[in-house]
Amino acid sequence: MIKVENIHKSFGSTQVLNGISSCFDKGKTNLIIGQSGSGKTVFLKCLLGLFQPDQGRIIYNNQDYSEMDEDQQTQLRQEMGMVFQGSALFDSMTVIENVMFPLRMFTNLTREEMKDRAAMVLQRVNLVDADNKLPSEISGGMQKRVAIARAIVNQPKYLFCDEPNSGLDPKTAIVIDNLIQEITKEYDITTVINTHDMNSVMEIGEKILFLKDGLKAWEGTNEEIFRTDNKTVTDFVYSSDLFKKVREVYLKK
Ligand SMILES: Nc1ncnc2c1ncn2[C@@H]1O[C@H](COP(=O)(O)OP(=O)(O)OP(=O)(O)O)[C@@H](O)[C@H]1O
Repeated sequence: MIKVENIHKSFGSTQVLNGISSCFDKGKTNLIIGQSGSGKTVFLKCLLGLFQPDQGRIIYNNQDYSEMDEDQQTQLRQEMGMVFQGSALFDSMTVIENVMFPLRMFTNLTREEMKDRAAMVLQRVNLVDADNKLPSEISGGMQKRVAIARAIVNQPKYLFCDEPNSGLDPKTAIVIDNLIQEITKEYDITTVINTHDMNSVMEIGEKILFLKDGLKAWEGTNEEIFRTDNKTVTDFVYSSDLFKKVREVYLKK
């Protein structure tokens, strides 16, 4: 579980996060949505410990980050997996070497043990016969699977995904969303996903935090987002005619 209490973050005179509080449960896919520039990436970087909030607290399974010593912070970082926008694989490494990378960085496993673990997670993300290929030799959807395998290979307690669907066709995007949700439940991970994708919101939004101008404008589940009358949310989520129609159909049920 990650609990965020009243976090603020500014860059110079620009206030980006303006007092956000929320809670992300483990075993759930928690989504952060909001317009471009609303502070989603800065928020995710605060959760990752890459930015230090100016004010407020972030608590990971009852441990306040600001009260951890350096060793505890290092330990916490090793408990985090990250799926970057665009996958961010190492171009010159094969698929299996990419997945082994966090194990080489953070564990004392032998090469054979690392290979076995990497092969196991590649199987879990349903990527077969690609171990020795380079990222350039596989599709975007397959690259995402490699990125997910790399993020979970060290058995993280927390998984952060920045726009995991960017660049994917809608069908592959849903497959990737479902894979992230299945893994979240299977390994009981606290997963936080930044997304622009309304399909993801509908499909896997067990908890949705909607940011606007650095503030929490709304939070709830994908069921609740259909029913909310909060105009800020409906203007954003139902800005497309397609989603307006989906909502109408849902509300008539
Ligand atoms: N390192 C930084 N230094 C200064 N300003 C920054 C920095 N990082 C982000 N910002 C500013 O913070 C604001 C929020 O940016 P952020 O990247 O969090 O938005 P976002 O909601 O993720 O947008 P998008 O959906 O387009 O990725 C922007 O005005 C941005 O210019």
